[in-house]
Amino acid sequence: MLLEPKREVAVELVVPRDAGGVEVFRAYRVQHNNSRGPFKGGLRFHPNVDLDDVRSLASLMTWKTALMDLPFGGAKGGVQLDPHKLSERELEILTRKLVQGIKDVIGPAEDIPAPDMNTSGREMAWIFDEYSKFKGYSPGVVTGKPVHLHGSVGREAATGRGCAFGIREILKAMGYGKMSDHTFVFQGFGNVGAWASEIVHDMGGKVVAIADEHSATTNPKGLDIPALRRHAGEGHLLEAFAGGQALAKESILQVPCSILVPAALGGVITPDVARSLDCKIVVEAANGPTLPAADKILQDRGVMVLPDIYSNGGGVTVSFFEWVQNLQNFKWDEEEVNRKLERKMGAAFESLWQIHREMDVPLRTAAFVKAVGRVARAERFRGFD
Ligand SMILES: NC(=O)C1=CN([C@@H]2O[C@H](COP(=O)(O)OP(=O)(O)OC[C@H]3O[C@@H](n4cnc5c(N)ncnc54)[C@H](OP(=O)(O)O)[C@@H]3O)[C@@H](O)[C@H]2O)C=CC1
Ligand SMILES: O=C(O)CCC(=O)C(=O)O
Repeated sequence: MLLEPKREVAVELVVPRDAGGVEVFRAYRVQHNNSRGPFKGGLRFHPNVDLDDVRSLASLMTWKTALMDLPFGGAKGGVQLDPHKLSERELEILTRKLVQGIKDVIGPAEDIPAPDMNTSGREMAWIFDEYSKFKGYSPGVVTGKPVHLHGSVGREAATGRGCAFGIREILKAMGYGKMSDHTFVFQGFGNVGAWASEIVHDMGGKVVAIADEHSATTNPKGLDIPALRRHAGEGHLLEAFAGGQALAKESILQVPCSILVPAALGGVITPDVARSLDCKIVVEAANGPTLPAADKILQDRGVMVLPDIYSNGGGVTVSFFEWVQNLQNFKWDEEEVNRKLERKMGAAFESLWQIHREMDVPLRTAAFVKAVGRVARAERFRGFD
């Protein structure tokens, strides 16, 4: 039951191009499980998107919402495209057509999309607007909306902030000292990588290298992350940052550090990478960055892995806070959101660390023991109907 998704929807999106003619894109929404609450999960725009990829990301969402103890199930959506090749107008048409295609299977009590790779508040605002045309005013149909359009303060930074809280937890649990005792390397400088590295930097951590899809920069004395964010925000390549030296982006996962944070694509830690990386802890800010065969190698090498369904669980946690605020037509302030997020990250870590110690299993197994147990219990209570 838990291996297969409950529902899979594939739609064809026909988009008139600015230059004339039309182009056809494939889009998917996979709804894995809703025994604990409405389906929940992001929507990504990326050339690598296919049904199989979206299926596995949807199931990760089921385990993530269960581990974080949120009243949601798991889903994921994706459109196979390179968004950098479409204009804003074309992307808006595509997003609205996607809503037209899936409007009957999403909804505030049914399935609630959110941002993921290459989507942000802009796309979420289009989804809210398009869905509301068909079904009436429905801010709770999507989370990660702009703060001035029913979004929650703190959601944009939430995945990165949650990741930084998670790092603090594992350092404490392992007796590894403070953030300031450690060096960090990030792959990915988008929503998750930029916020996580900035918050780690604010907490005293020394970020020694960062890569994105185009280039990389390094500084053994520590990068000035706010300055690097301003530099990237002005459209410059990371490798051109004056406060660092250019680095081959392909070598980012081999840069020596205490904590390596993959925050971009899945499947980047292959067996070869696992044999060659030089860190004590891998913190999976991305979804599915470690291949199963690589996981085993890391375990044998004594490299601790803080699994994705915990490390990036801060995003969906604040999505839950946004949804709750939307349902109540109420707004919390940022301090309250961040405090509640910190508490959730702490409680989830405690439960997975306890299982890790009592059952003597890796943290990933511990996270799944907790999550699968909660989902299975909900299925049993509901009577498999
Ligand atoms: N956004 C969220 O709230 C959540 C996201 N996640 C996961 O976090 C990861 C990142 O998502 P998010 O930050 O939102 O996505 P973004 O689209 O905001 O950023 C993605 C980043 O990854 C970089 N990137 C892409 N391909 C490569 C590559 N081959 N090598 C190095 N860097 C690369 C991009 O580089 P460039 O800018 O040059 O294109 C960009 O910096 C994904 O796995 C996502 O599923 C998980 C939970 C919640
Ligand atoms: O905020 C959400 O609902 C989900 C974000 C997401 O896609 C993820 O956690 O992988």
